[in-house]
Amino acid sequence: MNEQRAWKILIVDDDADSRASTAQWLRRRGYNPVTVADGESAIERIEEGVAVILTDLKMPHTGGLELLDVAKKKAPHAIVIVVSGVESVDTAVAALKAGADDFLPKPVNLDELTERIESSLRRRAMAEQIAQLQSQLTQQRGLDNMIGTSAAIRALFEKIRLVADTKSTVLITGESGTGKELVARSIHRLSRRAAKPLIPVNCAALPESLVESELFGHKKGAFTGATADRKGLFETAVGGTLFVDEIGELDLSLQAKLLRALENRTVMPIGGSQEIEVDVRLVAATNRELLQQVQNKEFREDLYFRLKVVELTLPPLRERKDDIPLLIRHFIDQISAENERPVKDISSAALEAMKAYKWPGNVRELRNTLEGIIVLTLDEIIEEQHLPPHILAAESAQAIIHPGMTLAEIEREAIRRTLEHTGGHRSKTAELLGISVRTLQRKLKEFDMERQGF
Ligand SMILES: Nc1ncnc2c1ncn2[C@@H]1O[C@H](COP(=O)(O)OP(=O)(O)OP(=O)(O)O)[C@@H](O)[C@H]1O
Repeated sequence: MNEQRAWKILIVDDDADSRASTAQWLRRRGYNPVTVADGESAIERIEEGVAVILTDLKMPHTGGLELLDVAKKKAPHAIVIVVSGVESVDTAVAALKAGADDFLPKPVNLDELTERIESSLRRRAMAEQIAQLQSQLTQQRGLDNMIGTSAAIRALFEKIRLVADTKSTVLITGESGTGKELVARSIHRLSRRAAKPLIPVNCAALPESLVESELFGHKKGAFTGATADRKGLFETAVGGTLFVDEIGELDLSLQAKLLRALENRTVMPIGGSQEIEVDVRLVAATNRELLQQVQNKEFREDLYFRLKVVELTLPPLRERKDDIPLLIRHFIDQISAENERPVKDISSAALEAMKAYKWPGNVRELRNTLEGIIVLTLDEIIEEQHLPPHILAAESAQAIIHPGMTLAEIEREAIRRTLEHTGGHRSKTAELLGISVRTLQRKLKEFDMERQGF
């Protein structure tokens, strides 16, 4: 407790004797007491790194409750212990409700006071530790179910937090399987709209003819088959968020209609005659180059600029390999639990192979690959032999060549691997490498490989 003993304690008491004796007592116990006679003077000193405020409740002018109020704002980490006589028990209760940490009746028993100070400090230290652990955990887990610790993904989490509670339309870009839908869900869940629905619509999954009526609704008789009025997804999402996935697939006439809906905050159902007001936040996603589509006149420029006010880009998994171990761990736990499989971990060799692979299908491919492995095994650890051949092949290709190698090293490695492959057969090796046996022998000598048993 030595560390705590140096802590500053602000004693606020209009009784000079009681002030002095409390201060002397605490000083003897190694604390650093500072005394003031009234609330105003206390407020002046409150930001001087005070650990504990010990205050009388009844004081002329600024009373203990007002001081508590200021302390909560200006020194939120300080512990506030209020002291009051029996006649003001009600006020003491009010102080505790207003956030005071503890209460002591007058006359103050100084042993009791020391004990309360120490236990409050211990509680505070514990709370701080817990908060720190929690923040470490959320940092690791990221947002919702989004996992990632790479600098790129942490920067993205930060942007999601910033943008979530605004009204802005958000455009999420990134290759397929990078987690765009998860980002849309996080934005919704962190927004004030969280209690209302998030309605996803995938423009690529619906036939073009249906997208319009899905989004904007239709009136009975608007077209063959429209046997009743039908609400569109915009209306269903009122108060919430509409997530338009693959927006690059939307045809030009619907892009115009969508832009109008965004600008006017109204929609017109097919066959309808009256605009309907819709308070909806739009989050759109695409894995296509929208700008390229704009240049090709496939996507409206005005809609593009309306959408990209806030653009969040998800980097491909191959550009944030630091996330791979954490994602693997997360998916192993998830998939093993879902399928009642014993898989608990991955060997470091298998992990290296997974990191070397390029993951063109990004996180989705990683998850699917792990699922394929986990459901087919009764082992506890995923080893290299469990991995599909294309992933192992990527590792061996990468093992031969990596940036920083000299040409000589690359040659040597190619010879070594080919010799291994042919079981040391020199003429076959030379043939595979496209060189003569004489050249191979010269190179073996040059690279000092003969002595090493090649
Ligand atoms: N950071 C992440 N943490 C955990 N799971 C993730 C993460 N990113 C993606 N996933 C998982 O990967 C899969 C694909 O993610 P999602 O559907 O969000 O990708 P997408 O970019 O919207 O793909 P598409 O463009 O094909 O629609 C989902 O199962 C999702 O849960």
